[in-house]
Amino acid sequence: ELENQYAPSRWVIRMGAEEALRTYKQIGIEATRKARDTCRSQLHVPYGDGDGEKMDIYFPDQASEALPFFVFFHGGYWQSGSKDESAFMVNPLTAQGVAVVIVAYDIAPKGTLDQMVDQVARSVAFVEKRYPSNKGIYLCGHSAGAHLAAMVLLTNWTKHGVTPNLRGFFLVSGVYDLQPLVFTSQNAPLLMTLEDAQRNSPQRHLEVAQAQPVDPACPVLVAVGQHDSPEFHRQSREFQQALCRGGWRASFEELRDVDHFEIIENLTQKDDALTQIILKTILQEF
Ligand SMILES: N[C@@H](CC(=O)c1ccccc1NC=O)C(=O)O
Repeated sequence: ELENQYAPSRWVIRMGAEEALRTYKQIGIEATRKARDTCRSQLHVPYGDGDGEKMDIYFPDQASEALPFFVFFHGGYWQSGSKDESAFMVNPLTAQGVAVVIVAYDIAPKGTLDQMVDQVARSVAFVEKRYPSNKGIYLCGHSAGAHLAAMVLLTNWTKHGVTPNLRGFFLVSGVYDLQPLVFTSQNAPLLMTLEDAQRNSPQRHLEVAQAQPVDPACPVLVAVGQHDSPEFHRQSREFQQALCRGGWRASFEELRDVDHFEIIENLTQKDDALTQIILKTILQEF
């Protein structure tokens, strides 16, 4: 039962599981090609010394560094996906004056959960240091990437030498308690122990530590697709509730008529519901 609940592609109803994964990858590759062809960009910018510590930065037409930055962590259960097929939202966001950063991190088996969590936090600190006049950094993650974004939300920035100007979070179809995954086949390349899973579970951090938000006005959207599995719904609801108890301005959104993959594929469209929520949040704060 856990195996089924944590296999997102099995919950897709518009096509078979394999085809859903193929389609998602294709749309990501095509959106990335289009973004690189049409936008001013800086590709493969190193944010650390590791080979895998690279980011792609896509800019709006106006030449300014005083921009809002939207930083995206891709999904793929910490073992698949890459920045080179994840630039879904670049065209609709840059068209509205938002810079978009797509972050690469070392997926398993090369990277461990602890390393990935550290890498994505460093990627955000890097954006802050490179663009100190930014008009806000907005973090978005999908699935495993939403988990990473949630870990960044709870980061203690002391050792990073900078407190990023985080102004909003969009956590899309994520998992926030990793314990159930230890018992599924998804854990084969990850080799997570129960202890690793606990240490890297934002749900647990919130329940035990009550990490206070740096800025209590910073909005956090926890979104899930209507056709995501019941376990994904439960995880999203419980995380949003824990955030609220911890003093965060967190809201929950179930997006209608979309599954685990469409929820991100549709970010290529400017009139998509989630694209509109993201733009409204960024442009009204900005
Ligand atoms: N093997 C997984 C693949 C998967 O979960 C996935 C694929 C692409 C982007 C995000 C995903 N899920 C979480 O990170 C599945 O059965 O759906």
